[in-house]
Amino acid sequence: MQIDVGRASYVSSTYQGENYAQRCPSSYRYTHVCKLSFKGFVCQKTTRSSLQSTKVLRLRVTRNGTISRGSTKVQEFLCCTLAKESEGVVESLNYKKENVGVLLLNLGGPETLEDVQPFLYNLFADPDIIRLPRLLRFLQQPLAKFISMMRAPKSMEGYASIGGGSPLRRITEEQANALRTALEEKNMPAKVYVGMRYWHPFTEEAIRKIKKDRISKLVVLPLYPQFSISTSGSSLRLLEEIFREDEYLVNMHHTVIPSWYQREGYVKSMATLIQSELETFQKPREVMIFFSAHGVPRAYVEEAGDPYKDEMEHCVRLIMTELRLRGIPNDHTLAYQSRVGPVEWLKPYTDDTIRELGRRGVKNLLAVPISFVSEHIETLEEIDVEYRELALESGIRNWGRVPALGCEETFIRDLADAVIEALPYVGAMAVSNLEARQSLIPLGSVGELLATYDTQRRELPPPVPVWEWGWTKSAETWNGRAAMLAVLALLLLEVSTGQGILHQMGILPLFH
Ligand SMILES: C=CC1=C(C)c2cc3[nH]c(cc4nc(cc5[nH]c(cc1n2)c(C)c5CCC(=O)O)C(CCC(=O)O)=C4C)c(C)c3C=C
Ligand SMILES: [Fe+2]
Repeated sequence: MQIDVGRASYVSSTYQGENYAQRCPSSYRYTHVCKLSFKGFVCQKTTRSSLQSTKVLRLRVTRNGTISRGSTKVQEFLCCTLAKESEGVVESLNYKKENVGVLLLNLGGPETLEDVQPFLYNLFADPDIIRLPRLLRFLQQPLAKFISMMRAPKSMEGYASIGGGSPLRRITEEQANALRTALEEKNMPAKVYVGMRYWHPFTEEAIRKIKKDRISKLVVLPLYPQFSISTSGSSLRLLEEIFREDEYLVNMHHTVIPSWYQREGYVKSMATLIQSELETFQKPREVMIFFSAHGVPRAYVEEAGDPYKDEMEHCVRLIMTELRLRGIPNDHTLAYQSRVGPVEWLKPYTDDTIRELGRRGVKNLLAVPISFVSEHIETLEEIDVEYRELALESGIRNWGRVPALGCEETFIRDLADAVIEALPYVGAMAVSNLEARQSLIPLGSVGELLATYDTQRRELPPPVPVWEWGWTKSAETWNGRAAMLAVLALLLLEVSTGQGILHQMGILPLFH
Protein backbone atom coordinates (compact mmCIF):
# COMPACT_ATOMS: atom_id res chain seq x y z
CA MET A 1 0.00 0.00 0.00
CA GLN A 2 1.33 3.33 -0.88
CA ILE A 3 0.08 6.87 -1.02
CA ASP A 4 1.61 9.08 -3.66
CA VAL A 5 2.62 11.79 -1.23
CA GLY A 6 5.27 11.78 1.42
CA ARG A 7 7.93 9.13 1.19
CA ALA A 8 6.25 6.12 -0.30
CA SER A 9 8.32 3.61 1.60
CA TYR A 10 7.57 5.36 4.91
CA VAL A 11 3.88 5.24 4.23
CA SER A 12 3.84 1.64 3.18
CA SER A 13 6.02 0.31 5.95
CA THR A 14 4.38 1.96 8.91
CA TYR A 15 0.76 2.64 8.21
CA GLN A 16 -0.59 -0.78 7.42
CA GLY A 17 -3.22 -1.59 9.98
CA GLU A 18 -1.40 0.38 12.62
CA ASN A 19 -2.83 2.93 15.00
CA TYR A 20 -0.90 5.96 14.00
CA ALA A 21 -1.79 7.74 17.23
CA GLN A 22 0.38 5.34 19.18
CA ARG A 23 3.36 6.40 17.17
CA CYS A 24 2.93 10.13 17.71
CA PRO A 25 5.07 11.94 20.24
CA SER A 26 2.86 13.05 23.11
CA SER A 27 3.10 16.78 22.38
CA TYR A 28 1.90 16.06 18.89
CA ARG A 29 -1.09 14.02 19.98
CA TYR A 30 -2.94 17.13 21.04
CA THR A 31 -3.11 18.56 17.60
CA HIS A 32 -3.51 15.61 15.29
CA VAL A 33 -4.46 12.05 15.95
CA CYS A 34 -4.46 10.07 12.77
CA LYS A 35 -5.75 6.60 12.55
CA LEU A 36 -5.09 5.08 9.22
CA SER A 37 -6.39 1.65 8.52
CA PHE A 38 -6.03 0.30 5.07
CA LYS A 39 -8.12 -2.77 5.70
CA GLY A 40 -11.02 -2.31 3.34
CA PHE A 41 -9.18 0.72 2.07
CA VAL A 42 -10.79 3.20 4.41
CA CYS A 43 -8.66 5.95 5.76
CA GLN A 44 -9.93 7.63 8.87
CA LYS A 45 -8.40 10.89 9.96
CA THR A 46 -9.27 12.18 13.40
CA THR A 47 -8.18 15.72 13.89
CA ARG A 48 -8.20 17.35 17.26
CA SER A 49 -7.27 20.76 16.06
CA SER A 50 -8.51 22.35 19.23
CA LEU A 51 -9.10 21.45 22.82
CA GLN A 52 -12.75 21.97 22.11
CA SER A 53 -13.63 19.81 19.18
CA THR A 54 -12.78 16.50 17.70
CA LYS A 55 -13.32 16.10 14.03
CA VAL A 56 -13.54 12.88 12.12
CA LEU A 57 -13.20 12.62 8.41
CA ARG A 58 -13.69 9.33 6.58
CA LEU A 59 -12.10 8.92 3.23
CA ARG A 60 -11.85 6.10 0.76
CA VAL A 61 -8.42 5.01 -0.27
CA THR A 62 -8.32 3.17 -3.55
CA ARG A 63 -6.32 0.02 -4.14
CA ASN A 64 -3.52 1.87 -5.86
CA GLY A 65 -3.18 4.18 -2.88
CA THR A 66 -4.85 7.32 -4.15
CA ILE A 67 -7.64 8.90 -2.16
CA SER A 68 -10.89 9.07 -3.95
CA ARG A 69 -12.42 12.00 -2.07
CA GLY A 70 -10.80 15.37 -1.36
CA SER A 71 -7.55 13.90 -2.54
CA THR A 72 -5.47 17.06 -2.78
CA LYS A 73 -6.33 18.25 0.70
CA VAL A 74 -5.71 14.91 2.25
CA GLN A 75 -2.51 14.32 0.41
CA GLU A 76 -1.26 17.62 1.66
CA PHE A 77 -2.50 16.91 5.13
CA LEU A 78 -0.58 13.66 5.18
CA CYS A 79 2.40 15.40 3.76
CA CYS A 80 2.45 18.04 6.49
CA THR A 81 1.78 15.42 9.10
CA LEU A 82 4.59 13.21 7.91
CA ALA A 83 6.97 16.09 7.54
CA LYS A 84 6.16 17.32 11.01
CA GLU A 85 6.16 14.05 12.81
CA SER A 86 9.25 12.57 11.31
CA GLU A 87 11.34 15.70 11.10
CA GLY A 88 14.79 14.83 9.85
CA VAL A 89 13.63 11.43 8.64
CA VAL A 90 11.59 12.36 5.62
CA GLU A 91 14.05 13.44 2.97
CA SER A 92 11.80 14.22 0.10
CA LEU A 93 8.20 15.24 -0.16
CA ASN A 94 7.08 14.82 -3.70
CA TYR A 95 3.84 16.77 -3.57
CA LYS A 96 3.16 19.63 -5.89
CA LYS A 97 4.65 22.87 -4.59
CA GLU A 98 2.04 25.55 -4.05
CA ASN A 99 2.54 29.24 -3.59
CA VAL A 100 1.26 29.51 -0.04
CA GLY A 101 0.36 32.83 1.58
CA VAL A 102 -0.85 33.79 5.04
CA LEU A 103 -2.83 36.99 5.47
CA LEU A 104 -2.80 38.40 9.00
CA LEU A 105 -5.76 40.69 9.60
CA ASN A 106 -5.65 43.35 12.26
CA LEU A 107 -7.24 46.62 13.28
CA GLY A 108 -4.44 49.09 12.51
CA GLY A 109 -3.69 52.20 14.47
CA PRO A 110 -2.63 55.81 13.82
CA GLU A 111 1.12 56.15 13.53
CA THR A 112 1.19 59.90 14.21
CA LEU A 113 -1.17 62.34 15.89
CA GLU A 114 -2.22 63.68 12.47
CA ASP A 115 -3.39 60.18 11.59
CA VAL A 116 -5.81 60.00 14.52
CA GLN A 117 -8.82 61.74 12.98
CA PRO A 118 -8.63 59.98 9.57
CA PHE A 119 -8.09 56.66 11.40
CA LEU A 120 -11.20 57.30 13.48
CA TYR A 121 -13.07 58.27 10.34
CA ASN A 122 -12.23 54.88 8.77
CA LEU A 123 -13.37 53.14 11.95
CA PHE A 124 -16.71 54.93 12.20
CA ALA A 125 -17.35 54.65 8.46
CA ASP A 126 -17.36 50.86 8.91
CA PRO A 127 -20.97 49.60 8.79
CA ASP A 128 -19.95 46.84 11.21
CA ILE A 129 -19.12 49.52 13.80
CA ILE A 130 -21.98 51.92 13.09
CA ARG A 131 -24.85 50.06 11.46
CA LEU A 132 -27.41 52.55 10.22
CA PRO A 133 -30.95 51.75 9.12
CA ARG A 134 -31.05 50.99 5.39
CA LEU A 135 -32.73 54.32 4.56
CA LEU A 136 -30.03 56.31 6.33
CA ARG A 137 -27.01 54.44 4.95
CA PHE A 138 -26.14 57.38 2.73
CA LEU A 139 -25.31 59.22 5.96
CA GLN A 140 -22.61 56.77 6.99
CA GLN A 141 -19.71 58.81 5.68
CA PRO A 142 -20.79 62.30 6.80
CA LEU A 143 -21.65 60.85 10.19
CA ALA A 144 -18.25 59.15 10.41
CA LYS A 145 -16.60 62.45 9.56
CA PHE A 146 -18.59 64.21 12.24
CA ILE A 147 -18.03 61.66 15.00
CA SER A 148 -14.34 61.30 14.19
CA MET A 149 -13.88 65.05 14.46
CA MET A 150 -15.70 65.12 17.80
CA ARG A 151 -13.68 62.25 19.22
CA ALA A 152 -10.27 63.07 17.78
CA PRO A 153 -9.09 65.47 20.56
CA LYS A 154 -9.73 62.88 23.30
CA SER A 155 -8.14 60.07 21.29
CA MET A 156 -5.15 62.26 20.40
CA GLU A 157 -4.52 62.85 24.09
CA GLY A 158 -4.40 59.09 24.60
CA TYR A 159 -2.07 58.47 21.66
CA ALA A 160 0.14 61.42 22.71
CA SER A 161 0.57 59.81 26.13
CA ILE A 162 1.86 56.55 24.59
CA GLY A 163 4.50 58.22 22.46
CA GLY A 164 2.47 59.91 19.71
CA GLY A 165 1.07 56.89 17.90
CA SER A 166 -0.01 53.28 17.99
CA PRO A 167 2.63 50.52 18.15
CA LEU A 168 0.27 48.16 16.33
CA ARG A 169 1.86 48.25 12.88
CA ARG A 170 5.36 47.59 14.20
CA ILE A 171 4.26 44.73 16.42
CA THR A 172 2.04 43.11 13.78
CA GLU A 173 4.88 43.26 11.24
CA GLU A 174 7.22 41.66 13.80
CA GLN A 175 4.62 38.93 14.35
CA ALA A 176 4.38 38.39 10.58
CA ASN A 177 8.15 37.94 10.34
CA ALA A 178 8.23 35.60 13.30
CA LEU A 179 5.41 33.53 11.80
CA ARG A 180 7.21 33.30 8.46
CA THR A 181 10.33 32.02 10.21
CA ALA A 182 8.32 29.53 12.27
CA LEU A 183 6.62 28.20 9.13
CA GLU A 184 9.96 27.85 7.39
CA GLU A 185 11.32 25.90 10.34
CA LYS A 186 8.34 23.57 10.00
CA ASN A 187 9.09 22.95 6.31
CA MET A 188 6.16 25.01 5.15
CA PRO A 189 7.60 28.05 3.40
CA ALA A 190 4.97 30.75 3.01
CA LYS A 191 4.74 34.48 2.45
CA VAL A 192 3.08 36.34 5.28
CA TYR A 193 1.12 39.54 4.64
CA VAL A 194 -0.39 42.12 6.99
CA GLY A 195 -3.78 43.67 6.16
CA MET A 196 -5.15 46.30 8.52
CA ARG A 197 -8.81 47.30 8.62
CA TYR A 198 -8.53 51.00 9.49
CA TRP A 199 -4.96 52.11 8.83
CA HIS A 200 -1.79 51.30 6.88
CA PRO A 201 -0.96 48.79 5.57
CA PHE A 202 -4.61 48.46 4.50
CA THR A 203 -6.10 45.10 3.54
CA GLU A 204 -6.26 46.31 -0.06
CA GLU A 205 -2.47 46.88 -0.05
CA ALA A 206 -1.89 43.34 1.23
CA ILE A 207 -4.19 41.92 -1.44
CA ARG A 208 -2.26 43.76 -4.17
CA LYS A 209 0.94 42.07 -2.95
CA ILE A 210 -0.77 38.67 -2.76
CA LYS A 211 -1.81 38.98 -6.40
CA LYS A 212 1.61 40.22 -7.46
CA ASP A 213 3.26 37.22 -5.77
CA ARG A 214 0.80 34.87 -7.55
CA ILE A 215 -0.25 33.23 -4.31
CA SER A 216 -2.35 30.15 -5.08
CA LYS A 217 -3.36 29.12 -1.56
CA LEU A 218 -4.16 31.61 1.12
CA VAL A 219 -4.76 31.10 4.82
CA VAL A 220 -6.56 34.08 6.36
CA LEU A 221 -5.70 34.53 10.01
CA PRO A 222 -7.32 37.40 11.93
CA LEU A 223 -5.05 38.34 14.83
CA TYR A 224 -7.97 38.39 17.26
CA PRO A 225 -8.08 35.22 19.39
CA GLN A 226 -11.86 35.46 19.81
CA PHE A 227 -14.30 36.20 17.02
CA SER A 228 -16.42 39.36 17.03
CA ILE A 229 -18.58 40.87 14.31
CA SER A 230 -16.89 44.18 15.06
CA THR A 231 -13.32 42.92 14.56
CA SER A 232 -12.63 39.70 12.62
CA GLY A 233 -16.16 39.85 11.16
CA SER A 234 -15.64 43.34 9.81
CA SER A 235 -12.23 42.48 8.33
CA LEU A 236 -13.63 39.33 6.72
CA ARG A 237 -16.59 41.18 5.26
CA LEU A 238 -14.25 43.64 3.61
CA LEU A 239 -12.14 40.76 2.33
CA GLU A 240 -15.22 39.08 0.91
CA GLU A 241 -16.11 42.24 -1.00
CA ILE A 242 -12.59 42.48 -2.40
CA PHE A 243 -12.58 38.76 -3.36
CA ARG A 244 -15.96 38.96 -5.05
CA GLU A 245 -14.92 41.77 -7.34
CA ASP A 246 -11.65 40.27 -8.50
CA GLU A 247 -11.33 37.44 -10.96
CA TYR A 248 -7.94 36.29 -9.69
CA LEU A 249 -9.06 36.26 -6.07
CA VAL A 250 -12.35 34.54 -6.77
CA ASN A 251 -10.37 31.62 -8.15
CA MET A 252 -7.66 31.63 -5.50
CA HIS A 253 -8.21 28.95 -2.89
CA HIS A 254 -8.43 30.26 0.61
CA THR A 255 -9.52 29.33 4.08
CA VAL A 256 -10.10 31.31 7.26
CA ILE A 257 -9.10 30.54 10.81
CA PRO A 258 -11.91 32.50 12.44
CA SER A 259 -10.87 32.20 16.07
CA TRP A 260 -8.12 30.33 17.80
CA TYR A 261 -8.32 31.16 21.52
CA GLN A 262 -8.93 27.46 22.20
CA ARG A 263 -5.60 26.34 20.76
CA GLU A 264 -3.28 24.69 23.17
CA GLY A 265 -0.35 26.95 22.26
CA TYR A 266 -2.32 30.11 22.95
CA VAL A 267 -3.80 28.84 26.21
CA LYS A 268 -0.43 27.64 27.46
CA SER A 269 1.42 30.83 26.49
CA MET A 270 -1.19 32.93 28.27
CA ALA A 271 -0.94 30.71 31.34
CA THR A 272 2.86 31.00 31.31
CA LEU A 273 2.71 34.80 31.11
CA ILE A 274 0.23 34.91 34.00
CA GLN A 275 2.29 32.44 36.05
CA SER A 276 5.49 34.44 35.69
CA GLU A 277 3.76 37.75 36.45
CA LEU A 278 2.17 36.24 39.58
CA GLU A 279 5.66 35.47 40.85
CA THR A 280 6.47 39.19 40.96
CA PHE A 281 3.94 39.62 43.80
CA GLN A 282 5.02 39.10 47.39
CA LYS A 283 2.12 36.73 48.07
CA PRO A 284 1.29 35.21 44.66
CA ARG A 285 -1.47 32.99 46.08
CA GLU A 286 -3.46 36.06 47.23
CA VAL A 287 -3.53 37.76 43.83
CA MET A 288 -6.85 38.10 42.00
CA ILE A 289 -6.36 37.29 38.30
CA PHE A 290 -8.34 39.99 36.54
CA PHE A 291 -9.10 39.27 32.86
CA SER A 292 -9.97 42.50 31.07
CA ALA A 293 -11.45 42.03 27.61
CA HIS A 294 -12.30 44.74 25.11
CA GLY A 295 -16.06 45.22 25.25
CA VAL A 296 -18.67 45.25 22.50
CA PRO A 297 -22.16 46.73 22.70
CA ARG A 298 -24.58 44.17 24.19
CA ALA A 299 -26.77 44.32 21.08
CA TYR A 300 -23.98 42.72 19.05
CA VAL A 301 -24.26 39.61 21.17
CA GLU A 302 -27.98 39.65 21.93
CA GLU A 303 -29.39 40.88 18.65
CA ALA A 304 -26.82 40.05 16.01
CA GLY A 305 -25.59 36.75 17.47
CA ASP A 306 -21.97 37.76 17.98
CA PRO A 307 -20.21 34.73 19.58
CA TYR A 308 -17.66 37.06 21.21
CA LYS A 309 -18.96 36.77 24.79
CA ASP A 310 -19.26 32.96 24.68
CA GLU A 311 -15.81 32.65 23.21
CA MET A 312 -14.35 35.04 25.77
CA GLU A 313 -15.84 33.13 28.70
CA HIS A 314 -14.70 29.83 27.24
CA CYS A 315 -11.22 31.26 26.72
CA VAL A 316 -10.98 32.34 30.37
CA ARG A 317 -12.13 28.88 31.50
CA LEU A 318 -9.44 27.19 29.41
CA ILE A 319 -6.67 29.43 30.77
CA MET A 320 -7.86 28.94 34.35
CA THR A 321 -8.00 25.15 33.85
CA GLU A 322 -4.42 25.22 32.60
CA LEU A 323 -3.35 27.31 35.62
CA ARG A 324 -5.09 24.90 38.01
CA LEU A 325 -3.23 22.01 36.35
CA ARG A 326 -0.05 23.90 37.20
CA GLY A 327 -1.13 24.16 40.83
CA ILE A 328 -2.26 27.78 40.70
CA PRO A 329 -5.63 27.97 42.45
CA ASN A 330 -6.06 31.78 42.47
CA ASP A 331 -9.43 33.50 42.19
CA HIS A 332 -10.24 35.18 38.91
CA THR A 333 -12.70 37.68 37.38
CA LEU A 334 -13.62 38.66 33.83
CA ALA A 335 -14.73 42.21 32.96
CA TYR A 336 -15.06 44.30 29.79
CA GLN A 337 -13.23 47.56 29.11
CA SER A 338 -13.05 50.43 26.60
CA ARG A 339 -16.74 51.12 26.13
CA VAL A 340 -17.63 54.25 24.22
CA GLY A 341 -20.97 56.02 24.13
CA PRO A 342 -24.30 55.73 25.86
CA VAL A 343 -25.51 52.29 24.76
CA GLU A 344 -25.05 49.32 27.04
CA TRP A 345 -21.90 47.29 26.46
CA LEU A 346 -21.03 43.84 27.76
CA LYS A 347 -20.98 43.76 31.55
CA PRO A 348 -19.48 43.81 34.08
CA TYR A 349 -17.48 46.88 33.15
CA THR A 350 -13.80 46.89 34.07
CA ASP A 351 -13.95 50.16 36.04
CA ASP A 352 -17.02 49.08 38.06
CA THR A 353 -15.39 45.73 38.79
CA ILE A 354 -12.17 47.31 40.02
CA ARG A 355 -14.16 49.49 42.44
CA GLU A 356 -16.17 46.48 43.58
CA LEU A 357 -13.05 44.38 44.15
CA GLY A 358 -11.59 47.22 46.18
CA ARG A 359 -14.76 47.32 48.30
CA ARG A 360 -14.53 43.57 48.82
CA GLY A 361 -11.05 44.01 50.28
CA VAL A 362 -8.98 42.61 47.40
CA LYS A 363 -5.45 43.95 47.83
CA ASN A 364 -3.54 42.34 44.95
CA LEU A 365 -4.71 42.53 41.37
CA LEU A 366 -3.11 41.19 38.21
CA ALA A 367 -4.70 42.60 35.04
CA VAL A 368 -4.67 40.29 32.01
CA PRO A 369 -5.56 41.86 28.63
CA ILE A 370 -7.25 39.00 26.87
CA SER A 371 -8.78 40.14 23.58
CA PHE A 372 -5.73 41.26 21.71
CA VAL A 373 -2.21 39.88 21.16
CA SER A 374 -0.18 43.07 20.92
CA GLU A 375 0.30 46.10 23.09
CA HIS A 376 -1.91 48.98 22.01
CA ILE A 377 -3.49 52.14 23.36
CA GLU A 378 -5.90 50.22 25.57
CA THR A 379 -3.17 48.26 27.36
CA LEU A 380 -0.58 51.04 27.49
CA GLU A 381 -2.90 53.87 28.46
CA GLU A 382 -6.26 52.58 29.64
CA ILE A 383 -5.00 49.64 31.73
CA ASP A 384 -1.52 50.81 32.71
CA VAL A 385 -2.53 54.34 33.59
CA GLU A 386 -6.30 54.78 34.09
CA TYR A 387 -7.24 51.42 35.63
CA ARG A 388 -4.07 51.27 37.70
CA GLU A 389 -4.88 54.67 39.19
CA LEU A 390 -8.48 53.63 39.81
CA ALA A 391 -7.35 50.39 41.47
CA LEU A 392 -5.01 52.21 43.84
CA GLU A 393 -7.77 54.71 44.68
CA SER A 394 -10.14 51.80 45.33
CA GLY A 395 -7.88 50.31 47.99
CA ILE A 396 -5.91 47.81 45.91
CA ARG A 397 -2.32 47.95 47.11
CA ASN A 398 -0.41 45.86 44.61
CA TRP A 399 -1.09 46.08 40.91
CA GLY A 400 0.43 44.10 38.05
CA ARG A 401 -0.26 43.66 34.36
CA VAL A 402 0.48 40.72 32.09
CA PRO A 403 2.18 41.82 28.85
CA ALA A 404 0.51 41.11 25.52
CA LEU A 405 1.77 37.98 23.75
CA GLY A 406 3.54 39.82 20.91
CA CYS A 407 6.17 37.47 19.44
CA GLU A 408 6.26 35.00 22.35
CA GLU A 409 7.79 31.81 20.90
CA THR A 410 5.27 29.13 21.91
CA PHE A 411 2.47 31.35 20.71
CA ILE A 412 4.01 32.06 17.30
CA ARG A 413 4.95 28.40 16.80
CA ASP A 414 1.38 27.44 17.58
CA LEU A 415 0.06 29.99 15.07
CA ALA A 416 2.34 28.34 12.51
CA ASP A 417 0.77 24.96 13.40
CA ALA A 418 -2.67 26.52 13.03
CA VAL A 419 -1.74 27.63 9.50
CA ILE A 420 -0.35 24.19 8.61
CA GLU A 421 -3.43 22.46 9.98
CA ALA A 422 -5.69 24.83 8.01
CA LEU A 423 -3.96 24.19 4.68
CA PRO A 424 -5.77 20.95 3.86
CA TYR A 425 -9.03 22.88 4.15
CA VAL A 426 -8.01 25.52 1.66
CA GLY A 427 -10.73 25.90 -0.93
CA ALA A 428 -12.70 23.04 0.56
CA MET A 429 -15.42 24.74 2.51
CA ALA A 430 -17.61 25.79 -0.37
CA VAL A 431 -19.05 22.27 -0.28
CA SER A 432 -20.63 22.96 3.09
CA ASN A 433 -18.54 20.61 5.12
CA LEU A 434 -20.47 19.30 8.11
CA GLU A 435 -17.27 18.67 9.97
CA ALA A 436 -16.40 22.33 9.87
CA ARG A 437 -19.68 23.29 11.49
CA GLN A 438 -18.84 21.51 14.72
CA SER A 439 -16.86 24.39 16.18
CA LEU A 440 -18.49 27.58 17.40
CA ILE A 441 -17.21 29.49 14.41
CA PRO A 442 -16.08 27.11 11.72
CA LEU A 443 -12.93 27.07 9.74
CA GLY A 444 -13.93 27.97 6.24
CA SER A 445 -14.02 30.29 3.33
CA VAL A 446 -14.86 33.90 3.96
CA GLY A 447 -18.27 33.74 2.29
CA GLU A 448 -19.36 30.61 4.07
CA LEU A 449 -18.07 31.84 7.39
CA LEU A 450 -19.97 35.10 7.18
CA ALA A 451 -23.12 33.18 6.34
CA THR A 452 -22.97 31.31 9.64
CA TYR A 453 -23.67 34.28 11.88
CA ASP A 454 -25.39 37.60 11.67
CA THR A 455 -27.24 36.43 8.57
CA GLN A 456 -29.84 39.16 8.73
CA ARG A 457 -27.35 41.97 9.37
CA ARG A 458 -29.82 43.66 11.65
CA GLU A 459 -29.55 47.32 12.43
CA LEU A 460 -27.78 47.91 15.70
CA PRO A 461 -27.84 50.94 17.94
CA PRO A 462 -24.77 53.08 17.19
CA PRO A 463 -22.13 52.29 19.80
CA VAL A 464 -20.82 55.83 19.87
CA PRO A 465 -22.57 59.08 20.69
CA VAL A 466 -22.39 62.03 18.38
CA TRP A 467 -22.65 64.29 21.39
CA GLU A 468 -22.62 63.67 25.14
CA TRP A 469 -23.90 65.58 28.11
CA GLY A 470 -25.93 64.89 31.24
CA TRP A 471 -25.22 63.74 34.76
CA THR A 472 -26.76 60.33 35.06
CA LYS A 473 -26.36 57.23 32.93
CA SER A 474 -29.96 57.36 31.81
CA ALA A 475 -29.84 61.07 31.05
CA GLU A 476 -26.71 60.42 29.05
CA THR A 477 -28.45 57.67 27.11
CA TRP A 478 -31.43 59.82 26.23
CA ASN A 479 -29.30 62.86 25.52
CA GLY A 480 -27.21 60.69 23.24
CA ARG A 481 -30.26 59.42 21.40
CA ALA A 482 -31.80 62.88 21.12
CA ALA A 483 -28.53 64.30 19.87
CA MET A 484 -28.22 61.48 17.36
CA LEU A 485 -31.70 62.18 16.02
CA ALA A 486 -31.01 65.91 15.89
CA VAL A 487 -27.79 65.40 13.99
CA LEU A 488 -29.44 62.98 11.59
CA ALA A 489 -32.23 65.49 10.99
CA LEU A 490 -29.65 68.22 10.39
CA LEU A 491 -27.74 66.02 8.02
CA LEU A 492 -30.90 65.12 6.13
CA LEU A 493 -31.76 68.79 5.84
CA GLU A 494 -28.27 69.60 4.59
CA VAL A 495 -28.29 66.81 2.05
CA SER A 496 -31.70 67.83 0.72
CA THR A 497 -31.13 71.62 0.69
CA GLY A 498 -27.41 71.65 -0.05
CA GLN A 499 -26.90 74.25 2.66
CA GLY A 500 -25.83 74.17 6.30
CA ILE A 501 -22.93 74.02 8.71
CA LEU A 502 -21.29 70.90 7.27
CA HIS A 503 -21.24 72.45 3.81
CA GLN A 504 -19.73 75.59 5.31
CA MET A 505 -17.08 73.44 7.02
CA GLY A 506 -16.41 71.73 3.69
CA ILE A 507 -17.34 68.29 5.02
CA LEU A 508 -20.44 67.23 3.15
CA PRO A 509 -19.42 68.10 -0.42
CA LEU A 510 -16.59 65.57 -0.04
CA PHE A 511 -19.13 62.80 -0.22
CA HIS A 512 -21.21 64.02 -3.09
C1 LIG B 1 -11.10 42.51 20.36
C2 LIG B 1 -10.78 43.73 20.32
C3 LIG B 1 -11.66 44.84 19.96
C4 LIG B 1 -13.05 44.93 19.87
C5 LIG B 1 -14.07 43.86 20.13
C6 LIG B 1 -13.35 46.28 19.50
C7 LIG B 1 -14.64 46.80 19.32
C8 LIG B 1 -14.92 48.16 19.18
N1 LIG B 1 -14.04 49.24 19.24
C9 LIG B 1 -14.70 50.43 19.08
C10 LIG B 1 -14.17 51.72 19.08
C11 LIG B 1 -12.79 52.05 19.09
N2 LIG B 1 -11.75 51.16 19.14
C12 LIG B 1 -10.55 51.84 19.12
C13 LIG B 1 -9.29 51.31 19.19
C14 LIG B 1 -9.03 49.96 19.31
N3 LIG B 1 -9.92 48.92 19.37
C15 LIG B 1 -9.24 47.73 19.51
C16 LIG B 1 -9.76 46.45 19.63
C17 LIG B 1 -11.13 46.13 19.62
N4 LIG B 1 -12.17 46.95 19.35
C18 LIG B 1 -7.85 48.06 19.54
C19 LIG B 1 -6.75 47.05 19.65
C20 LIG B 1 -7.71 49.43 19.42
C21 LIG B 1 -6.45 50.25 19.51
C22 LIG B 1 -5.66 50.43 18.29
C23 LIG B 1 -4.43 51.23 18.58
O1 LIG B 1 -4.32 52.26 17.94
O2 LIG B 1 -3.58 50.90 19.43
C24 LIG B 1 -10.83 53.23 19.03
C25 LIG B 1 -9.78 54.33 18.91
C26 LIG B 1 -9.14 54.68 20.18
C27 LIG B 1 -10.06 55.53 21.00
O3 LIG B 1 -10.43 56.60 20.55
O4 LIG B 1 -10.45 55.06 22.07
C28 LIG B 1 -12.22 53.38 19.03
C29 LIG B 1 -13.01 54.66 18.95
C30 LIG B 1 -16.07 50.11 18.94
C31 LIG B 1 -17.15 51.14 18.74
C32 LIG B 1 -16.20 48.71 18.98
C33 LIG B 1 -17.38 47.84 18.85
C34 LIG B 1 -18.47 48.14 18.24
FE1 LIG C 1 -11.99 49.11 19.60
